[in-house]
Amino acid sequence: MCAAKSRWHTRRHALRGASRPLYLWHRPGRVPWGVRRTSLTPTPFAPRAHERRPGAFAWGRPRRDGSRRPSVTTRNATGTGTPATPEPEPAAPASPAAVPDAGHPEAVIAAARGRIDELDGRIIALIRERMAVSAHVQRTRLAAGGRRVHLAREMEILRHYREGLGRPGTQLAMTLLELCRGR
Ligand SMILES: O=C(O)C(=O)C[C@]1(C(=O)O)C=C[C@@H](O)C=C1
Repeated sequence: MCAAKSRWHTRRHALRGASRPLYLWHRPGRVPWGVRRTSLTPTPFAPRAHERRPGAFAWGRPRRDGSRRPSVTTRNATGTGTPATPEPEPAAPASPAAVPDAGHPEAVIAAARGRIDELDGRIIALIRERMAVSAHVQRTRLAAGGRRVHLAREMEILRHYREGLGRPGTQLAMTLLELCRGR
């Protein structure tokens, strides 16, 4: 079995018509005696970071109206399944030529990674620019006798990111604010 993955969706079970997938759940190296514990479970578990992205875990058979179970990112605190925040659609690539989708998987992945690196470079440059503008605002406010932190404005920013990116957007905004005004 593949050591890199800690969970597998059992396709055979899914094909037999199970209402949701079973996972072979692996906990590598977590036990002191070094044995992997493995179990097959349909139980929902705490999602990992990559599983909390919008759209993750929309598993299960489609309902009669064609909809699916809401993903973990949209279930509210009471677990009633009512979406808490509408999930934004991921932005489409700027142009199909920028991210080719045909050819050898290695070539497609290498090209897409090049594009991701380029985007990350631009994101970092934008964050640095934001930090400079934010520092300017803070210096101006401090010089006028105000405080470095403006909580009402921070709430606006958190809401903006949450509306744009869903719940993980809040975390991203908090990280940005920390970069801009310190802890
Ligand atoms: O908008 C402001 O008043 C700022 O000082 C900028 C900023 C930000 O980086 O967005 C930084 C600190 C404040 O607590 C709120 C927001």
